[in-house]
Amino acid sequence: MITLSDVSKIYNEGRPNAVTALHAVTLTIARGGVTVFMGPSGSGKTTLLSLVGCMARPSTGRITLDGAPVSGLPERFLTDLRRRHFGFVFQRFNLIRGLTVLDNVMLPAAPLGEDPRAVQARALARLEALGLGPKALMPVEVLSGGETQRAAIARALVNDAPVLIADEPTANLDTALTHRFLDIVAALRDQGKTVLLTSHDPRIIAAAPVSAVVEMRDGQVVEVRS
Ligand SMILES: Nc1ncnc2c1ncn2[C@@H]1O[C@H](COP(=O)(O)OP(=O)(O)OP(=O)(O)O)[C@@H](O)[C@H]1O
Repeated sequence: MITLSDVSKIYNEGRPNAVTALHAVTLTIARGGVTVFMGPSGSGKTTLLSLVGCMARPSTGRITLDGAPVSGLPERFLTDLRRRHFGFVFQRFNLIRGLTVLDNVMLPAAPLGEDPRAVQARALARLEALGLGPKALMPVEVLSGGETQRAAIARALVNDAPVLIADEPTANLDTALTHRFLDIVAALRDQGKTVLLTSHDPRIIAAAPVSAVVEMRDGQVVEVRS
């Protein structure tokens, strides 16, 4: 279980351009489920997921992961937790130009010291599952927008982390690929993984594998449906 208690996040705190992105959010996220965060642009969805994924710390409040507080951990523990516990699909994908698709997908495994052949086999399996097998050895800059997004999803899945966090993962995908993504999400849920998504996409919000929908507005959670 992931819990947030009274979590606030203020960017540029104490400066004239301070922004309160999250305001006293208290929320429990079940493990082994698929939770979608929805809400208008700027309502704090990305900020909330970046705090849960240990990419940033809350300004105030407490976050726990399976009962253990994470918000106050020193940076080196946070980094390790982030690598082992979370796979990320960023809104801007953040693939590295000049590297092949396969090398990009293998990248998050590099700091973990695993046998590169095992990592490569897993990376190729993820790419195949997302229809990108034939592009594995191409540089990422030749991919289309939708293909880039799928490569980013494959990269997020490569470490077999227990939690997948994806920010608007289907924004550029057509219906067939959105269904393929949802099949992957359903398979991850069946494996007991936790999936956290932000989405404006009604196809995602209404999809069968989704177990909870959290609606946000102005940095607050206004409704949780499960
Ligand atoms: N690094 C930052 N520095 C300053 N302000 C930020 C930063 N990141 C986000 N914000 C602000 O915090 C608020 C919440 O942003 P956030 O990206 O969490 O919203 P969102 O709901 O994910 O939006 P979108 O749907 O457009 O991605 C916004 O007002 C945004 O401008």
